[in-house]
Amino acid sequence: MTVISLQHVTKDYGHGRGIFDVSFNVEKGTVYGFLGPNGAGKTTAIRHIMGFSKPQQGIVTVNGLDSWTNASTIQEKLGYLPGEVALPENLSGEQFIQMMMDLRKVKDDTHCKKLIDFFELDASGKIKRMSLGMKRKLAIVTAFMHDPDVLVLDEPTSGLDPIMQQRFIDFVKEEKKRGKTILLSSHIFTEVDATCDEISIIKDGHLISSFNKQELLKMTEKVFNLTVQNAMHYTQLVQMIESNAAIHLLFKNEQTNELQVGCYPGDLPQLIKLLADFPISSFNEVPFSLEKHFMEFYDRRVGGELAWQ
Ligand SMILES: Nc1ncnc2c1ncn2[C@@H]1O[C@H](COP(=O)(O)OP(=O)(O)OP(=O)(O)O)[C@@H](O)[C@H]1O
Repeated sequence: MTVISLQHVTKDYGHGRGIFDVSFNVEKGTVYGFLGPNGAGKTTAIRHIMGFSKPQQGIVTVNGLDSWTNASTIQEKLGYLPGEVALPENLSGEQFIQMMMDLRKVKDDTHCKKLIDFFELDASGKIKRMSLGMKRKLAIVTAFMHDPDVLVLDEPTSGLDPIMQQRFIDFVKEEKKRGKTILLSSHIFTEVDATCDEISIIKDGHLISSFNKQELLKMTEKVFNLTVQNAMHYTQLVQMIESNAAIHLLFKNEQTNELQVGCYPGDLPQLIKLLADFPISSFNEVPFSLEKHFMEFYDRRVGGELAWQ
């Protein structure tokens, strides 16, 4: 079931800025990664989903409702964490939480308390005296205190330290397990890699690639580092790999008897069979990197034109 849908959405701010003919669907229970460099159009697309902005062309719906004409219903139901949050500086964190609970008509504070503990939020002091990270945690707690079914997160980990960034990734994974539908915008590959099922890349306002993470993994070459125990077997193994079309020799070092080999997932049994006859002293997989994959993809497609940052 489609929860969030953008169909041919255009918002042209002039001079090539904005979003152009953007289409994608976020299905129920999935985490959708919206990945792109600064200024790519992520916030613009999200503002249309939240009903803050009216598309010049195309249609945006959430749970089948047009986002622009049903903006207040959508804003009430969704959990939205904006990229930049403006908080009332003169209130204490606790006062702000209470105010948001009243506004959202949240009667039971169990979920809110869980979030406060999970993100280690100290809400006792005045907001104006809080660090940037603490303000961000306060924004997180108030955005999700009503335990929404759909979460829209715009660059959610900006301003958080590495430990809290990891905590946020754990939070997204937990929410996914609880059946939530999540749209997460980010310019950080590792964050998207760690959490998302479906990923779209946006650049200069255009969606340039959309894919399913598991499908991508099935189609991507797996890479392994290995060391052979002695020079004689090392030479023999190199020869065998070089004469095998399914296994690719990516790197070799005859001083240390180390090799790097690659093969597609379907050819793994061949690789294992081949290695079984050799004295191998170390063997490990080089983890898949979304960033590396995409840099290579663009090197091949458009001559490395993807200036990310
Ligand atoms: N209201 C506006 N009027 C004019 N130009 C705008 C407006 N809002 C955004 N833009 C421009 O549209 C482009 C896309 O901006 P947007 O904020 O959507 O990017 P983003 O991918 O969210 O970037 P970031 O990661 O830096 O937040 C940018 O060039 C931005 O300057």
